[in-house]
Amino acid sequence: MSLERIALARARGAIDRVDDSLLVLLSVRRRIVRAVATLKQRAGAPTRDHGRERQMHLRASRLAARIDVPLDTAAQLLDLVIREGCRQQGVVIDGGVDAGQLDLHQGGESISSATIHGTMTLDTLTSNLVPRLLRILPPPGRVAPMLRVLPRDWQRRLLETAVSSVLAAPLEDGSLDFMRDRRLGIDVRDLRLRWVFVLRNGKLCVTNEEPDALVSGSATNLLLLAGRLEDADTLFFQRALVLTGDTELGLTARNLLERLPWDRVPLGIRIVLNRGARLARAARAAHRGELA
Ligand SMILES: O=C(O)C(=O)C[C@]1(C(=O)O)C=C[C@@H](O)C=C1
Repeated sequence: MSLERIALARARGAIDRVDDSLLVLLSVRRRIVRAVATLKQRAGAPTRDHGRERQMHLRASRLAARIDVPLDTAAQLLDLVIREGCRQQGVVIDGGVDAGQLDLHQGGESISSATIHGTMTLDTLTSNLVPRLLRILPPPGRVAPMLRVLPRDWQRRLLETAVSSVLAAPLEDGSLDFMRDRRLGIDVRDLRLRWVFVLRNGKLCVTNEEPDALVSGSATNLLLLAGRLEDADTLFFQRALVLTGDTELGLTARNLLERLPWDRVPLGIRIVLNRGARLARAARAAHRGELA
């Protein structure tokens, strides 16, 4: 195959991933519209809101102008998604038929307006809403196509910066030296992402080489470990995390993580890891129906 053909196939693969992401985003949007529909019904707000639609078009046209998307294309895209948002709520724009009914029956759930306006207390309202809103978050497997759209080089740079600032203290005091020229991999199974780290010239870098040791687990479990909401022993014991390859290297890395002076990790990163881990754990529980 000629180089041009290979480049063409690659570029088409990239287009496919962008299109997958558009569909994943549409699915997220549909979930949010479902929640908005419930909230509007409870607040007694009308289903169709022309003011809001105008505002959305205005925002979209401003953004489109900045990022070099033709204005009419942006307007058509917005029309399409708003039409879908209306259809979900029983308002058919083109046919002019306003069924006036909310489509809240997805997944076998249904909320009657009697329950909404009558007996619902603030507590039951929030306890029903929280799992519903959490279920809006797509499960990691559905986020994967979006993440893969990020060029590999950006992922690498982002990771190297984040990991180097989390591990700044051991990098400085030499306790990370056991990683010198040793490759430790992290495999995020449900995101189908794998990164291999190596310590070279005093810096932690992402490499394409095969790992000497590999820790694999789901995005949520790895985040729980990184955010310190779960300890490594528990996760390995439950086989939520699995270590393969050079066990000594993996265990030394685990011990280092455990001894890491958490208060020397930049506050912003601690907050992001901790909140991210809590959110991922709550979303996982909501998807499994544990919070419903
Ligand atoms: O924001 C709302 O009120 C919605 O119902 C969502 C939405 C949309 O799809 O974006 C749909 C219908 C409204 O006319 C405006 C916006």
